[in-house]
Amino acid sequence: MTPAARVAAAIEVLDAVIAGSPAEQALTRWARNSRYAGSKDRAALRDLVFDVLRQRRSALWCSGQVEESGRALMTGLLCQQPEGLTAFDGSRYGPVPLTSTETGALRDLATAPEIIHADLPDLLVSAFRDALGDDWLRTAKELRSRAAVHLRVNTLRASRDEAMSMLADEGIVTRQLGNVSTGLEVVENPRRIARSQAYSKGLVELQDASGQIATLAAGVSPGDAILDYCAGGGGKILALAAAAGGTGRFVAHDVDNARMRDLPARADRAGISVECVSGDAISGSFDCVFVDAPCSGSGTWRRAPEGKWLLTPDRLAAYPNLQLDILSKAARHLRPNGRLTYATCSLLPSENTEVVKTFLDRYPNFTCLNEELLSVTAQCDGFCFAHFVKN
Ligand SMILES: C[S@@+](CC[C@H](N)C(=O)[O-])C[C@H]1O[C@@H](n2cnc3c(N)ncnc32)[C@H](O)[C@@H]1O
Repeated sequence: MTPAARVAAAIEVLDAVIAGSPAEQALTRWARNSRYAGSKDRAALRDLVFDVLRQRRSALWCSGQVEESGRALMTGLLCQQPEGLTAFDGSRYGPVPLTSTETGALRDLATAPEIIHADLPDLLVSAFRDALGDDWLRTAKELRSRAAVHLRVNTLRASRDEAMSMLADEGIVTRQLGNVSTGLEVVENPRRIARSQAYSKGLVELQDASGQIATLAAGVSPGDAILDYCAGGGGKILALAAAAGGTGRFVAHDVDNARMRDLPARADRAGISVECVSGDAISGSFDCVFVDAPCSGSGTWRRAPEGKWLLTPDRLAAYPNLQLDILSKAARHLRPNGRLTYATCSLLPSENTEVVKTFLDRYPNFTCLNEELLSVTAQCDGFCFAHFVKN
């Protein structure tokens, strides 16, 4: 596909997203109907669509249009890039050329008000200001750019140097993450990872630095019984099991069994035995219970940018009660003197420190050992975790 044809495809996918389709579904549907597109085309299309979703508000502002459309958003994104608008060249599969009205409406982002640079809906501008003070705009701007690709080295399979060397043999260049002992940042050929030997043999897993920091900080030891109460795809339980040296009992639980679909294969690759359970089927008690709770996701909108546009005041207000309920249920599975971790990828105190405080008020037999908020940086997603001990 030509660059112009990719832009036309992105406009089509964005129109579907504006009409209410989740972006991943719209991309999959487009790929199914466009068999001529190769893997590079699909990847380039995905990048274009997600670039727009990270910068949805500023792209519309730059387009000068009032009403959102795929064409307005793509125009607003591309007009900020040198030669970006050359895609509107009238070629066979490209978008039709810009009209003089469209060209005349374009605006330079440098002249936009501060709020446009934040690329957040109004609801979140005030929440970010309240939560982050002077750091709110820097954080919001950081969430407008693509996230780095991070790997966690599975220390049960290899050292960090061995994993780097195996990846390099396949052309995947990495560098060590300074802030986490198991972490690598991929600097060349990230799209080769899923098919690489290092990945299929379980030497590395995709995991952001913040998730690695939180699991390493949980302080697990060999032989521990560990419960990951909101396991999802299982990234946390695999990291916790590796931190425990692979020996102990490792249980993954999720209210939605389907979320753990890929976990058995991931655990096999990693050389870790994980029990997957759902509903009330958790048996025994645990030295460590890890709660990676559902949340607004505000620390990870670089990776999942749709979330920031879909959040409503009602949904935001409902999270703390849900989080508290989950944390309380998870805590019942802890042994005396066991450690409980509460984690979210949210930056908002309502989902973090306020949940911790209410939990402690309700359960005086727990002590909070520490609470840490990781801010959004080039090297790290936003994440918050608190450790409790059961007295
Ligand atoms: C932030 S995600 C977990 C991500 C996962 N730990 C990982 O590392 O990939 C939150 C998970 O909590 C699950 N969840 C939601 N409500 C729950 C509940 N009441 N009990 C247990 N899990 C729940 C969701 O299905 C979702 O998989």
